[in-house]
Amino acid sequence: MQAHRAAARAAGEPLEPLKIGVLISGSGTNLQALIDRIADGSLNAKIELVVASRPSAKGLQRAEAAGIQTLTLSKEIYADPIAADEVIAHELLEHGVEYVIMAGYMRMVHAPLLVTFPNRVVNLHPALLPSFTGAHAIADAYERGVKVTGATVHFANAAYDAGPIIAQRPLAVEEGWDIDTLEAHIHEIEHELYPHVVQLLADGRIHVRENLTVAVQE
Ligand SMILES: Nc1nc2c(c(=O)[nH]1)N[C@@H](CN(C=O)c1ccc(C(=O)N[C@@H](CCC(=O)O)C(=O)O)cc1)CN2
Ligand SMILES: NCC(=O)N[C@@H]1O[C@H](COP(=O)([O-])[O-])[C@@H](O)[C@H]1O
Repeated sequence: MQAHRAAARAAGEPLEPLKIGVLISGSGTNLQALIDRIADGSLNAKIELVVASRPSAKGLQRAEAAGIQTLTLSKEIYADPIAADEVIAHELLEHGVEYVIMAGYMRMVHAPLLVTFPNRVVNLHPALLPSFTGAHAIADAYERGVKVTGATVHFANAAYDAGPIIAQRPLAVEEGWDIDTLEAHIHEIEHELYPHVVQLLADGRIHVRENLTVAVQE
């Protein structure tokens, strides 16, 4: 997929918008950043489907306001996580999705998604991996008293937060910040970093090497 886009770019051919599916569980501010960058013409992508792991995800309202189709899963379906991912993978394929963009999606993704979308499931993490993995990275970093933190975008593999790193942005933590201030600054860099990485994917500028590190042609 990336090679095809890289070749088209090199040949000076216009690139089709990258068709993405966005997986959420919460407020959806990163989804909103993608919506806004697409709307202002600075991101060559189309959000074909938003999948929410819970009906309470506020990001659903953002998707509906932008006229984007949504799929909402209840916690019952996750009792069988493989079956849940089979449903999600089927719907994403039905909608022509090329890349799966996780933005605050708080469920593990399994083989039905990882095999259907090899090196095409992407995740955003609010720390500089491999530091501070898990669902509570910001709180853990704050409590540790870190002086530098940041955000990471990586491909997902079968484990949490362990896939090939695509991009990172550092953030210097200032004296006197409370955890809410730290979180707000992390979100600020995420809202710039994630759309930037999706544009790199749209341009075919990302290549996963044999050793599972990532080459990025900025
Ligand atoms: N196969 C993968 N699935 C997911 C990945 C991944 O890297 N590989 N990333 C996560 C997102 N994530 C960090 O970026 C993350 C989300 C949740 C957890 C976690 O420990 N979850 C708890 C439940 C937490 C809750 O429901 O509040 C758990 O699974 O017990 C860790 C990391 C998305 N999926
Ligand atoms: N381990 C995964 C994780 O913590 N992801 C984090 O969830 C937030 C989602 O915010 P949003 O719903 O406002 O986009 C983001 O900060 C993202 O890095």
